[in-house]
Amino acid sequence: MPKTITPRPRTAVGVDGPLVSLGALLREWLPRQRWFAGKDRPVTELSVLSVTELFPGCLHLLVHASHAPVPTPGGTPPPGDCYQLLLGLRENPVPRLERAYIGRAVEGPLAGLAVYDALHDPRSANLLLERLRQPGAAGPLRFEADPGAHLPGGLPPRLLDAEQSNTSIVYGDAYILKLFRRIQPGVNPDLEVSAALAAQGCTRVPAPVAWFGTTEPQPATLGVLQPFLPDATDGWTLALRALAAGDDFTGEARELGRAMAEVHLALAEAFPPAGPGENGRTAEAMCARLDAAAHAVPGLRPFVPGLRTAFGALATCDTGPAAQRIHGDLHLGQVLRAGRDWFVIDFEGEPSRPLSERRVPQSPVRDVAGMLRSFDYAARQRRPWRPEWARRCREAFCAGYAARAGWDPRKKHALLRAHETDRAVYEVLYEARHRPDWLPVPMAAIKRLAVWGG
Ligand SMILES: Nc1ncnc2c1ncn2[C@@H]1O[C@H](COP(=O)(O)OP(=O)(O)O)[C@@H](O)[C@H]1O
Ligand SMILES: O=P(O)(O)O[C@H]1O[C@H](CO)[C@@H](O[C@H]2O[C@H](CO)[C@@H](O)[C@H](O)[C@H]2O)[C@H](O)[C@H]1O
Repeated sequence: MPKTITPRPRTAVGVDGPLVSLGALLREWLPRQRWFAGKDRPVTELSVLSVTELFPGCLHLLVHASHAPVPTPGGTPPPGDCYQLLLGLRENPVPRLERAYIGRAVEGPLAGLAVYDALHDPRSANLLLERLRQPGAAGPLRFEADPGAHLPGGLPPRLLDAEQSNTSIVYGDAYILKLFRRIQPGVNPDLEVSAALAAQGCTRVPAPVAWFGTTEPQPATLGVLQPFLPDATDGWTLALRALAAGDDFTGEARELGRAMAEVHLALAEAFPPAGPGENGRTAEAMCARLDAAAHAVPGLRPFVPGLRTAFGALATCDTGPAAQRIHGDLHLGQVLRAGRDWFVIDFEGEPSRPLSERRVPQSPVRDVAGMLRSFDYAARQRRPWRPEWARRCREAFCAGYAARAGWDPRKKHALLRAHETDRAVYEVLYEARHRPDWLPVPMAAIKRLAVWGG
C-alpha cells in the first residue's frame, strides 16, 4: 500500500484543536484544487498533522484528508493523502487576493479572520524567500541552501498560474520555488535527482539552490528553489505552435532525444546501476496497475485482454537496458527549450505513485515511452488529428536518443510497447481524475495498443 503521512489521534480539525475553525472551510476548498488527488472519493475526515506560524499572519500546515477505503484489484487505495498549505490570516479579505480567498473562520481562536491561500500574497511569497535565504529551523520546518549559492533578496514574486500538480512562484525571473502540495514521507526525487545531476556536472537540469522540509510527523521534502530559465519555452507549447503552423518538428524532436539520452547517462553515473531489469516482475506490476485502472474507469474494461498481451510479451522478451533512476513522468511539458538547448525539469515522477516506488530504478525505456505518448497527445490537439506528424516526431526522438545512448529504443519493440501501454493506462486514470474532457486522447491510444501489431 502506498505510504502516506498519516494523522495522529486527537488532532482532527473539528474535534478540539486550536484550528477548530478551519475544518469546514478546508473541507470545501481542498477538493476544488487542481493538485488535490482525491477528487473521485469523498473526504471523510480532515486532520491537521502540523501547524507552524511561519511569520505573523501566515500559518504553515500539513493536513491529512482521509477517504473511505475502496477495495480494488491490486490493492486498496491509501486511506488518504497529506497536503501542504500556507494559509494567510487577515482581519478583512483583501480585494486583490480575491482568487485566493478561502473563507471566514467562524469558530475557535481564529473566529472572524479571513483565511486565504498565502501563496497568492506577494508579502508571504517575499517572506518565504527571505526564510530560504537564511537557512535554519522554524518549528519542525528546516530551511537549507547550497552553501555556494548567494541568493539576492527583494526579488518580486509571481505565482505561476499553469495547471500544475504543485504550486510554483517565480522570483524576479531569476528563481523558481516549487512547493509540493501532496506530501509523502522521504526525500522528494525532484530534489534528490536534480542535486545528484548537478553534482555530476549535468547542465541539462536546473540545480537546486535552496530547499525546505519537515521533520514531523515524518521527514519529508516540502519545496525546492531552482534557477528560472526566463527565455525558455516548454516543449508542449513549441509542439502545438509547430502543429498550428504546419511546421516540421523533427529537428527539435531529434535534439530532444539526444538531450534525454544525456540525462539518462548522467543519471546512470549519479546513482548505482541496478543490473538488468526484471521484465517478469515489471509485467506483473503493469498488469496490476491495469486492473486497478480498469476498476476505476469502466471505459477501459473491454480493452483489458488486448492490453495484457503487451505485458505478456514483455515478460518473455530480452532484458533490455539496465534499470536505473529515470525521470519517471516524462512528457513535453517537462522539457524546456532555451536558445538551442533542451533542459529537463520536474523529476518528481508520476504524482499518484508512492515516493518509494518512484525512486526505484526502472527501465529508461519508460521515459522514452512517456515522450512518445506526448507526441501523440500533441498531434491529437488538432482536428483532423495528425498521426503522420506524431509518427515522424517519434522516429526522430528515438533516432536522436539512439545516437547518444548507444542503443535504439525502436529495436526494443516489446519493451517499448509494454511501457507505452502502461503509460497510456496511467494517463487514462490521470485524465479521468483530473481532466475528464481529455480522456478520449489516451483512450484512442488504448484502442490502438489493445490490438496486437497496432
Ligand atoms: N527552471 C525553470 N525555468 C523556467 N520555467 C520553469 C522552470 N521550472 C518549471 N518551470 C515552469 O513551471 C511549470 C511547472 O513546473 P513543474 O516542475 O512541471 O511543476 P509541477 O510538478 O507542478 O507540474 C513548467 O511547465 C514550466 O513552464
Ligand atoms: O506535469 P505533471 O507532473 O503535473 O504531470 C501530470 O500532468 C500532465 C498534464 O499536465 C500529464 O501529462 C499528460 O498530458 C500532457 C498534455 O497536457 C501530455 O503532454 C502528456 O504526454 C500526458 O501524459 C501527466 O501524465 C501527469 O503526470
